[in-house]
Amino acid sequence: MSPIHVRGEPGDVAERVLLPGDPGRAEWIAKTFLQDPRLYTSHRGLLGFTGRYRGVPVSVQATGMGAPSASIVAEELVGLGARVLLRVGTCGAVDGALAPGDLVIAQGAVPLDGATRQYLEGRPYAPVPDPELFRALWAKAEAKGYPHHVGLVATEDAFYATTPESAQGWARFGVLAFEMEASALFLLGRIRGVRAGAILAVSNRIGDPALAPQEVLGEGVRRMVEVALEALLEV
Ligand SMILES: O=P(O)(O)O[C@H]1O[C@H](CO)[C@@H](O)[C@H]1O
Ligand SMILES: O=c1cc[nH]c(=O)[nH]1
Repeated sequence: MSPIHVRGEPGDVAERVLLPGDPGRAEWIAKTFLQDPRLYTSHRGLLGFTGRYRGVPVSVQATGMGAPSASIVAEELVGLGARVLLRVGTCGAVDGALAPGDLVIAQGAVPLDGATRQYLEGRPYAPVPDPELFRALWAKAEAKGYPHHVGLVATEDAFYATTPESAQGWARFGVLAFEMEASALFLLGRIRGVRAGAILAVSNRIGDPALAPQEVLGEGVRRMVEVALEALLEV
């Protein structure tokens, strides 16, 4: 029986799954990088495809925006047999060293979101990625020579509530960038016994909704997906 939201059947989803927030990015990844991509769900616009990368089965599943949606998708993917959940997202830079299109490999995600808080029932916690997946992402980004940064991100709920001033407060504690799904994915990886990780491309600066120029962001996203797919094959 298919889950409520990700309308796939057992066997539709590969063990290794890339998780973009944006369904358009899911479709682009599937059609650009995977051999024989097949759509297994489009319910609620959360597109999911399965194909092969270098002969290995890989799925790409949109999570939608925010940890509530991403946590539903992740839970259902695990029920469908996923064992590696790798977010391929965009982020807003806080740290001045991050340039548009640069890659950010999350070493941990400060859980400012409500979904993670609900799972934790209020406990303080440090959501971190699977160490092997994290190491593979870092090594592949380094090997390809793509500009990348390794460190903390913050997972927020309210995109427009975060100001440059409030974000700078987090920068003092090592937060490089803000995004909206990683903390819940890292926590679910831990409690459901699957590997989770996140690699991001810088799309904007916090407080400035102007996106990076399309050619810059597009190249960053292409690099992110290349690194992510190569890292997926290592775990
Ligand atoms: O580009 P995606 O993967 O959606 O990631 C970021 O973009 C959305 C906000 O614009 C949020 O989902 C945030 O985490
Ligand atoms: O949460 C996010 C994601 C991308 N860009 C932002 O400014 N914030």
